[in-house]
Amino acid sequence: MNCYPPCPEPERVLGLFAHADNSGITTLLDCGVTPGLQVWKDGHWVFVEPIANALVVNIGQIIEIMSNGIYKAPDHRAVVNRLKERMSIVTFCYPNPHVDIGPAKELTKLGSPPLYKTITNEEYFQSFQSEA
Ligand SMILES: O=C(O)CCC(=O)C(=O)O
Ligand SMILES: [Fe+2]
Repeated sequence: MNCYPPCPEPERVLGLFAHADNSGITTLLDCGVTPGLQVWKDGHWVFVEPIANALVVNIGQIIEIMSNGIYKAPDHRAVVNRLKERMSIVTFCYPNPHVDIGPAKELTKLGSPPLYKTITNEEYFQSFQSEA
């Protein structure tokens, strides 16, 4: 669960820095009507307006890799509101840790070159630790 308290100077603060999720798929439930989630689209940050009782389904980097780039993991961030608190509930879905992470064979055997190398689950998560 993420909680973004009100902030008197929202233009100077980010609730959550810009990133793409390292999951397969992420679902996000906005717990109210205050917008905060933004997605990078066509060179701009665009608000994802909360819709009552709806989940935002976000593609993560594992699906981007497994789909050989057909599905993109979008960059997104969360901004804070001057007056209102915002909460979101996020669920990250990952494949079985015994599964290697790479483009699906069904896609590359048809002649499309693999755009990503295949690595183990452990190597995948280690790559995020060494970035920090
Ligand atoms: O709370 C939000 O709107 C974004 C959360 C998010 O992107 C994350 O937890 O990865
Ligand atoms: Fe995220």
